[in-house]
Amino acid sequence: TGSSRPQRMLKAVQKNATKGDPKSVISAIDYYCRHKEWAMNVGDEKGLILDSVLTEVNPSTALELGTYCGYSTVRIARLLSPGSKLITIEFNPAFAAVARQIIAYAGLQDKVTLVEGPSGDLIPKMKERFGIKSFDFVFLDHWKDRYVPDTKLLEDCGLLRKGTVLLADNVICPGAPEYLKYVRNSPRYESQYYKSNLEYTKVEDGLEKSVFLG
Ligand SMILES: Oc1cc(-c2ccc(F)cc2)cc2cncnc12
Ligand SMILES: [Mg+2]
Repeated sequence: TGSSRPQRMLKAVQKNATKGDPKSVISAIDYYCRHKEWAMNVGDEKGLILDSVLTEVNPSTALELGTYCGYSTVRIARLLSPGSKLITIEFNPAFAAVARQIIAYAGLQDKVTLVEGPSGDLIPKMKERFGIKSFDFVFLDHWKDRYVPDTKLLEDCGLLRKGTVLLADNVICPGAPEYLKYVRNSPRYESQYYKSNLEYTKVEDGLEKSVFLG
C-alpha cells in the first residue's frame, strides 16, 4: 500500500520548509497543493481573509473544527499573541497524526491542543477538560452538516460570549446552505459574506463571518 495525500503533503513540508518557520510551512503546502496535488486546505486566497479576521479579533482562546493536515491550524496559531491558545478538533486519526507533525514542524505545538474525536462529543467537554470559559474565535471547517448542530451546541454549552466571531469555510463550495440560513436569519448573529474562491481553483467559494450578539 502506498502513501496517502496527507503523508505526501507532510513529506513536501519536511523537504521544502524550514523547521520552526510557520510561513515556510504555509508556502510549502500551498505550492504542493497548487502545483502537484490538490488538497482541501483553506488555501492562500481564503487564508488571507482568515488572517485579516484573526488579526482584527486577536483571540485569547480559539477553536478550530476540522484540523485536516493542520494548514489552517498553523495559519491561526502563528498569529496568536503569547499565552493565547488554539484548540483544534479532528475526527480522522490519520489526518490528526499528520497534522501533529506539521504543527510541530512549524514550531507551534505549545500554542495548539489537537483533540481527536467527534466535535459533537468533544464540545460539551471543553470547559471541564481545558478550562475554557468561552471562545473568542471559532473557525468552522469540518463536515458541512455539522456546522448548524455544532454552532447550537456551542451556544447551549455557554462557550460563546457577546462578540465571539465565528468564521465558516466552504459556505458556497461544497456549500453550507442551512448554516447560512441559520446565522443570517438569527437575531443573535450579525453576519457578513467574504467572497473568494475554492482553494487553488477558480471556482467560487467564500467565508461567512458571524458575530455572536449574546
Ligand atoms: O475546503 C474544503 C473543500 C472541500 C471540497 C472537496 C471536493 C470538492 F470538489 C470541492 C470542495 C471539502 C472540504 C471538507 N471539509 C473541510 N473543508 C473542505
Ligand atoms: Mg474547508
